Amino acid sequence: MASSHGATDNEHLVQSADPDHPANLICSLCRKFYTLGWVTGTGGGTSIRHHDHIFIAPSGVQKELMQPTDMFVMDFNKREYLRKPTVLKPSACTPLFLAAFTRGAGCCIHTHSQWAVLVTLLVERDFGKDTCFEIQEIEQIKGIPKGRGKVGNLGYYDRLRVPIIENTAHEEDLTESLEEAMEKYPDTYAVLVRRHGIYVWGDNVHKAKTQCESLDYIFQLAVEMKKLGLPWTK
Ligand SMILES: CSCCC(=O)C(=O)COP(=O)(O)O
Ligand SMILES: [Zn+2]
Repeated sequence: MASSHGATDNEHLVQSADPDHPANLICSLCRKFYTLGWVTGTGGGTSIRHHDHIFIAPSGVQKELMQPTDMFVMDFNKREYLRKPTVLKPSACTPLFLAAFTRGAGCCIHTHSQWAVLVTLLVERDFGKDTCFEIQEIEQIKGIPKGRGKVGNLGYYDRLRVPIIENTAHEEDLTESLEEAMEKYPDTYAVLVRRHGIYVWGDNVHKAKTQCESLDYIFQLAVEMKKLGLPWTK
């Protein structure tokens, strides 16, 4: 059955009075992220896994104006859409979000933050080698977990490493190199995309959001440190 919105059935999957329902959360998070410059001009986005349901925003829309009924819902195991608003396409970031969910994430955030983009421009590409942003002895590093399956967060004297992959003409073509970076850096909860932005994931929405905030803070600081000629590592 089609609704006035142009959606197929299963509207009940995205309609709830609970502000913590994934369809409501994606909309409220993206409104917040818009004010931070993370999802402006339709770029960036957020996806949430709730049990075996993946909630995905539409592609090419103003992310701060989305409504819960705009959301796609995918069955994670079957990789089939349970809900597909007919007038919209699912986010081009979907295969990248799925890569994070396959590794146990409950939420994945993609931002086009200028701090993330600038950091990728300040780390030289070393052909034939992995490229990665590294920083240490910054208090906010404590906002980042040690790694999947490890207890607790990084300590002040630990080194934060965030791999950087090269951008591609189409978002979905980033999937292979994102997955490679996830394999090479099994402790990472984020991958930077040169000249594009960052993917950050977490065990749940709260962790993905606070990790993304910590990283953005660190990237801004790193850019300012570089301008002052201060080193990122000892
Ligand atoms: C100006 S946005 C270009 C596409 C992009 O990088 C992005 O993150 C948005 O993709 P979506 O399909 O979710 O709109
Ligand atoms: Zn993007």
